[in-house]
Amino acid sequence: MTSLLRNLVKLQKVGEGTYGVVYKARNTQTNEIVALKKIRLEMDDEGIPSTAIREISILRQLKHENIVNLLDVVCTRDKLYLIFEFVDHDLKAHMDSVGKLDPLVIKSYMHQLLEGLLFCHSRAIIHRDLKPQNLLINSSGVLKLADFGLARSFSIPLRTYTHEILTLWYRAPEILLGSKHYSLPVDVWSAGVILAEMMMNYPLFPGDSEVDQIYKIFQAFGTPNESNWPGVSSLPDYSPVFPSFTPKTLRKIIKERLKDDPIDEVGLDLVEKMLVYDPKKRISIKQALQHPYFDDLKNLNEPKQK
Ligand SMILES: Nc1ncnc2c1ncn2[C@@H]1O[C@H](COP(=O)(O)OP(=O)(O)OP(=O)(O)O)[C@@H](O)[C@H]1O
Ligand SMILES: [Mg+2]
Repeated sequence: MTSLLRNLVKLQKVGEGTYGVVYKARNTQTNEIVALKKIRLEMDDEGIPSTAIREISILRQLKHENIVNLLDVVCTRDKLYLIFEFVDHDLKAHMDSVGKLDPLVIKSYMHQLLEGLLFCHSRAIIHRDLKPQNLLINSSGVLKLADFGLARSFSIPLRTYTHEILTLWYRAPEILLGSKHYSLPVDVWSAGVILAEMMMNYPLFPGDSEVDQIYKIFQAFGTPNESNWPGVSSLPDYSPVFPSFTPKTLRKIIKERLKDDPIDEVGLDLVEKMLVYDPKKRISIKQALQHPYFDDLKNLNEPKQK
């Protein structure tokens, strides 16, 4: 197994994330360019938990155009190496460099994001950590989801291994309130936050701590209660003394950012359906893909910039 690693020459470091470092690398045998993700795990003397290895191996079977292909998993005594297909850009860097995206490009990215999610959700695999850094885009405009299922195998810490604070901006309220039984709707929430960000060219809920994050959401939608979210008051981190915020509404937040630019009403409607407090009432991926927002993509012949 480790022989594959010997064939890889690191070209440059491309980034650092929750679990380790990512390098661009070349396979000297095939000349293939790959992304090498080195994961350093906190572990006991037993080495890397075999459940994690088993779960990661399942991810090798996730083959879809909108999922970053996991080519190989190499395990040494104290490190885990994941070898992925290399994809040129991530959505965060892309938005930082080109500024506001064309509305049709946003639509295409969102559609591809949902297609990738549908594929994984139908196999009961949740992403749990969707964010623009985990959406990779190649030069043909194909969007691919990275790091699917990693959060399940390793659990999401609050800080990276270099102690940088991880972004909480895309995290669903049920996770922020400590729910242990969250499910597929957490990815719908994250995708909705990402859609709003692409529309505004500005993050929707840029919280700088867990409390700030949850209060930013409360400011938009009002403090949740048993009537709009049955069961919320039983979640571990719910507090009966949360300040009572009056909802500001999503429309108002987006409108303020857009200034004089017109608001995409159909797009806003989809975002509103994705950002519903009660996970049970949140739109499903399948329903979201049927939303009229995507109608004009269907009207173009094979529009997905493939
Ligand atoms: N397959 C890939 N091809 C090209 N670049 C990649 C690939 N995977 C990751 N990257 C780049 O490396 C950066 C760091 O990746 P990494 O996944 O470690 O961190 P992250 O995405 O910021 O956070 P997280 O660890 O929570 O996913 C990404 O933001 C992306 O730019
Ligand atoms: Mg990542």
